[in-house]
Amino acid sequence: MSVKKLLYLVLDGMADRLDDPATTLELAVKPGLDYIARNGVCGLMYTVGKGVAPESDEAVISILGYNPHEVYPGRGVIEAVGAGLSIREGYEVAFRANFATVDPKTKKLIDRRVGRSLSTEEANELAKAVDGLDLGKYDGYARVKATIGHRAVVVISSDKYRLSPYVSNSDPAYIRKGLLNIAVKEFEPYIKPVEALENTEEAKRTAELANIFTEKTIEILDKHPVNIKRKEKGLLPGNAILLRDAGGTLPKTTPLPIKYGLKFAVLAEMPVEIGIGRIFGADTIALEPPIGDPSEVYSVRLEKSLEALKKYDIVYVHLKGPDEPGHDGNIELKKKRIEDIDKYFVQPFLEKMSSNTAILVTADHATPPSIGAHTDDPVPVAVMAETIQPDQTTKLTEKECRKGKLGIIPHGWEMLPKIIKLLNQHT
Ligand SMILES: O=C(O)[C@@H](CO)OP(=O)(O)O
Repeated sequence: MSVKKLLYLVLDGMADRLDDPATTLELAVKPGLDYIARNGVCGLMYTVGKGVAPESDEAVISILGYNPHEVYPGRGVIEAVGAGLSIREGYEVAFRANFATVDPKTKKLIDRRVGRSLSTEEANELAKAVDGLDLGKYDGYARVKATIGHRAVVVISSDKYRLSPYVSNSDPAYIRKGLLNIAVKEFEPYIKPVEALENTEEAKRTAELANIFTEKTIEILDKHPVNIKRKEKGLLPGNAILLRDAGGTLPKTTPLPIKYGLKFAVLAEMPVEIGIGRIFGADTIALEPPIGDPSEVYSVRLEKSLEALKKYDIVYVHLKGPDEPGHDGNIELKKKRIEDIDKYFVQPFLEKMSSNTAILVTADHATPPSIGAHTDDPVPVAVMAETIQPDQTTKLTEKECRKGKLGIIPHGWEMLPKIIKLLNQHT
């Protein structure tokens, strides 16, 4: 039987450090994922490259087969597209944003995510208060759209003056390295001034407008009724907006269906992966945020994936689950998120998958609870199909997959073409 379909499953932040004494994957009870590793071929993959602790967006672009150093448009643009916003190239710069908690006087960062306690409704209220904000210079103004939880998109705009995305982040947890943004483990807990990264009027203007935005929004949000109520209830106020990963233009790339000559669907929960699916030309199905009973959350994802496999050749499914507890240093919750995905998505998928279907499972990056941020550790990769002879790997863990037949894949963008070739070889 030849392989006609591929389910490409990515668990966000699933991996830990290769040298962690006991990784979450080793502790998790995951018979489904281990079955794939045992009956498939495995390896380890640096999703962008050795030494790069990638953000999800550049990592996902890479494991879809594109070199992010060449096509990366900046997470701001990606999240804007994911949130349904259009960007006027040259006159607008989009940032990924976080509602955060600061000391309004010292700008000291108390919590980069308002303690993950902001409801989407509250975030929408706060966004509305600063959407359309007049920045008082260069005919500048801001567009603000809340997305999920603490996340938002901010677009700095001008109707008369040209702007540039070559500016730094005010969010100290990520720094720009060339086109990419790198997660940092330790940082000074203060909002950073946005600076021009090129010596042009456009970049300097954009940096100045971003800093005006930061100042004005702290003033407005700190006294917003939503935050007054939150403070009365002893909750952290979402009284600041952190900016990162500026972008201004959409990349010109070969769309996924053309690149692989296959019908390609992306199923994703977060604006960033939804944006990537749209920008890179896949049919994109936005999933509701993974909130509620895991058995319901993942059975919906399973049904939609099986439905999509009837129509598309490759169905890429991105599940956020393990990443957040990784950021929060909560290994127990990260283990449970992996076990829930295994129990309510992977195992039933394995029971239902038809014999002409392969399954590829990996992660976009490591988010080890021992570090609480993305790291540059390689992530496990496993692919199983009726036509592939298993290697000696016995389970899906970092150390086990290191011994697998796929070896160490140095850059994520090499992986998918390699897997498709492997599947075609055996058809
Ligand atoms: O959006 C998120 O889930 C994370 C990582 O992508 O970002 P942050 O660390 O700002 O929460």
